[in-house]
Amino acid sequence: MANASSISRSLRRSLAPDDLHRLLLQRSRAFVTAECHRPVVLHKRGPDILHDPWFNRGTAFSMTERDRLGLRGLLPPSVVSSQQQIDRFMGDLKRLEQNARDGPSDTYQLAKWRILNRLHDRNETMYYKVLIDNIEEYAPIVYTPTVGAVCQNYSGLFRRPRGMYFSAEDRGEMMSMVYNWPADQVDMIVVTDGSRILGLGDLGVQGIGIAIGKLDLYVAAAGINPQRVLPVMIDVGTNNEKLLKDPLYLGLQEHRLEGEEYVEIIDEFMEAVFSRWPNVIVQFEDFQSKWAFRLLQRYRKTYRMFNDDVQGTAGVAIAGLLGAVRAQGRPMIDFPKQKIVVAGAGSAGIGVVNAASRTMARMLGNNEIAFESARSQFWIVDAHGLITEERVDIDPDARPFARRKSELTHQGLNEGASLIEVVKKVKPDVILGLSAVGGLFSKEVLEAVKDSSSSRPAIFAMSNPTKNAECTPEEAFSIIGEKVVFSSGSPFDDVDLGDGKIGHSNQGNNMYLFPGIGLGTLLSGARIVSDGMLQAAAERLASYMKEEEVLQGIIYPPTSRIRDITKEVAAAVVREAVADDLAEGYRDMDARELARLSEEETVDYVKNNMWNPVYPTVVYKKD
Ligand SMILES: NC(=O)C1=CN([C@@H]2O[C@H](COP(=O)(O)OP(=O)(O)OC[C@H]3O[C@@H](n4cnc5c(N)ncnc54)[C@H](O)[C@@H]3O)[C@@H](O)[C@H]2O)C=CC1
Ligand SMILES: CC(=O)C(=O)O
Ligand SMILES: [Mg+2]
Repeated sequence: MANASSISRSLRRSLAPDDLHRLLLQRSRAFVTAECHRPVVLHKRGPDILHDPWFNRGTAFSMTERDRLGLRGLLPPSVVSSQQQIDRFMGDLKRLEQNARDGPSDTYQLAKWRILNRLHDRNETMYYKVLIDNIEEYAPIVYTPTVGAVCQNYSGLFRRPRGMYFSAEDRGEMMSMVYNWPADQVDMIVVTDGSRILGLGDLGVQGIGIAIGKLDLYVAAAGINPQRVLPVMIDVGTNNEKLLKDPLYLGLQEHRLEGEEYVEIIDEFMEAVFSRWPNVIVQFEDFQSKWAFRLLQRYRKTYRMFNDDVQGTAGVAIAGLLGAVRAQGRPMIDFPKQKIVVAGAGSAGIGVVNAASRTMARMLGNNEIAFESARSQFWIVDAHGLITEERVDIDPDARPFARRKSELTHQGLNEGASLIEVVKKVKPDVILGLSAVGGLFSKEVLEAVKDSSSSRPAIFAMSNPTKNAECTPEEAFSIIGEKVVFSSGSPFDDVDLGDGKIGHSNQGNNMYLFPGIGLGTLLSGARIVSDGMLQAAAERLASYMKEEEVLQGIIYPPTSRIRDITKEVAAAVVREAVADDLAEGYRDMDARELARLSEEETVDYVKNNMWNPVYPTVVYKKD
């Protein structure tokens, strides 16, 4: 009724009370309508709008509004109505209520994630302080396993955007879109196309959660400044039929782009980010295998990039495999004698076999005979069984490791032999799972491992999240016995073996390497991420564990030491980049200065360049 005063006193006096009331109502309605149509003048653009609860309308901003307000690329591509936003919120709320009634399923973990995420939205310094100080408790929330559930429920959990979204609709626009990001300096990008999130398959645009989780570890473990990290989702559609039909899904509801069209989009993205931030490092994460390998080959010689699933996982596995050799009371140099059965021939499995066989070959003299000998220590089993030369349509990335026909007769194995047959015949020292199949290391398989030729067989159940682990530590220790060395991708508790003995449950996850690889690359100013730098990272992780620890079956450090191990790994990467003549320096530290640093000084240099969560002094300056 704000316009009531516009009715003159004489008119008021001449009208009956009901008529006056009706007139006042009419006038006030007209006033409200006029107000609604009057434009709201904003004195801000881009992320400032999204972070202002007064003006933010999130995914309900239309495409023209996104263009007008510098928001293009800062929101998932789908535009939704305000009613859809409410539906999504209510659906999520109901689902949580439902789960709560059904018992303590994932709800508590997701609830913790929500609370942490809200803190992340409000106050980054405090968020990272909480994370760093309680990393053992919260890494499983911001990272695997809970981040998997977050990605699966992302369209429902979505409140505020974080990171950038490039979609198939943005072709030709990316070079300008990158300027919608507010930071002039970006050190680390983690990018995914959502096609294989952990072991959960194609989650489309919802996969942005994994890029966010990985960058949380970059800040917490590697001390990368949180203002200089950028999670990126490249939405080229999804082949997940459930998401394609879900009215609340936030991504493009069309099948994935394939072939050259797909490659052109990734090319455009790479050109755009390196054009605005020439010194950025791009970590590729959770791309389906066919693209993981192809894109790695395409970019690794020209851009500062690496693929975490192929290269980070390989380094962590090598460190663990070397630890398993030491746990047997043998020197690392005995590694080439280990017989290793790998279940899973995707980006992770093949990445591990490639790098581990190269490590063996180096130990054997690095010649053709050494490579052949190293190759023959691996047996790869995928969804179709043992991979041999006789495989029809063999994946070119697996071909070098296919078992030879001549070896098969000798071992009594055939193309497609089952995992259990292979384990029974080979009697491996190690079985390593990167299959994404929970429970694959069944009772029968673990029973067969008891006949291993090793005094301390090792089980690596590396698939994520928890439900995809090939077996649990309880299963491994109870079936094989207390001598087993156990490691899993997602965290499990240690096992009480009775009589005061503990069965150690190691977490074999690439989180022990990727933060140090990124930080070492940044601080060395290396133009590419070389095999030598990756190898140095893996070796440093392997040597980090003390003799008495590995003899107890502790082959990876606890998460509480992740910041320390990351600093050491980064220093090893810096030194290798210098030795390889790839380092170009960072800020005041040029390549020559870097080369002069001793081992200890390099570690100090890394430590001094790690961001810490303390409030800085703030001053105001007018534009
Ligand atoms: N612990 C860690 O640091 C990491 C773990 N991973 C995990 O590894 C898993 C696989 O990742 P990618 O290789 O990228 O996936 P992918 O989907 O490309 O490969 C899966 C492979 O497993 C095989 N497979 C499926 N069923 C099988 C069965 N019954 N027996 C044997 N093999 C079978 C498939 O044929 C395929 O070769 C995921 O769960 C992922 O979370 C991936 C990277 C790092
Ligand atoms: C850990 C990781 O990178 C994965 O499971 O894909
Ligand atoms: Mg991954």
